[in-house]
Amino acid sequence: MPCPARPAAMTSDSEAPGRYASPPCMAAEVDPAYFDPLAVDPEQARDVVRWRRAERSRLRAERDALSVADRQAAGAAIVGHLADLLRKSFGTMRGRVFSGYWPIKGEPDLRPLLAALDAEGALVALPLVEVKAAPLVFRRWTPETRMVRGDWNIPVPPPDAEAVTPEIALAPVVGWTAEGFRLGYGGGYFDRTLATLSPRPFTIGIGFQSARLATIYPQPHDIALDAIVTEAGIAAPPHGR
Ligand SMILES: Nc1nc2c(c(=O)[nH]1)N(C=O)[C@@H](CNc1ccc(C(=O)N[C@@H](CCC(=O)O)C(=O)O)cc1)CN2
Ligand SMILES: Nc1ncnc2c1ncn2[C@@H]1O[C@H](COP(=O)(O)OP(=O)(O)OP(=O)(O)O)[C@@H](O)[C@H]1O
Repeated sequence: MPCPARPAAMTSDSEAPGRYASPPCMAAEVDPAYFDPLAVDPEQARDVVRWRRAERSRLRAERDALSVADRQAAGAAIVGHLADLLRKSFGTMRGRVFSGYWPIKGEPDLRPLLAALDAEGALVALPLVEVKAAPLVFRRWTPETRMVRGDWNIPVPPPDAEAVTPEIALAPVVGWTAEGFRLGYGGGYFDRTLATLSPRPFTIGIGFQSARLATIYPQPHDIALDAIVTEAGIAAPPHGR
């Protein structure tokens, strides 16, 4: 975080520059009037949590109500748009570590693309919750992998599958915004993961067009994705990476 400007109260003539007992970054402790522009009003933060909970359940009910045919058609359309985006942004996928997801709870099924990427020579991986409230772990997957039951009953590669770090990662969304913000299931797993990875993978949100929100009321922990792909196409453009 950048060092805030020194409050005016600390720059009197009697104190020569560079002779403070604490460095300027400790100004918040020195001057009780110091205002932290990144601090969140706890009452507002609680309202956002409540609002997100309601939006998640509304969007999930809407998604559950889609017909099997509509869901399959959307999945196939997303596979097409995503394959185009990958081709344009990365050329060949051979040798690249690509994290997908195993569909749960009405998420678009992109498994045919995962198999195609594996056949092309990409190293395909899937995300796992191995430790609660910690970053996700990514483990290698191929069409031959015998899946086991992971956290939340999500099928995952077995514990002896190689752990890898993705260069490109899909993030299934419950809701999304045109700025690339994502509403997930509420565990904060993708934000936590993206916050720890350096370089950050090129992250592509995957969801239904109807799950678009005007805003998610972004909080300091929310990290915007690089692109959002829905059955209608690339909804949020890559941020020039
Ligand atoms: N297909 C798929 N796989 C994925 C994800 C995903 O979104 N989709 N994830 C993306 O992150 C991770 C799993 N995400 C999870 C998110 C929340 C909880 C969870 O325990 N939820 C609580 C209640 C959450 C709530 O308040 O609704 C629970 O069910 O008790 C578990 C896993 C990794 N794998
Ligand atoms: N980088 C982080 N470090 C610590 N906690 C975090 C971080 N990111 C998110 N969280 C926690 O996770 C909680 C849920 O976050 P959020 O509402 O953004 O979840 P989500 O993106 O919908 O969930 P998910 O990614 O699991 O699908 C936040 O209230 C916050 O406490």
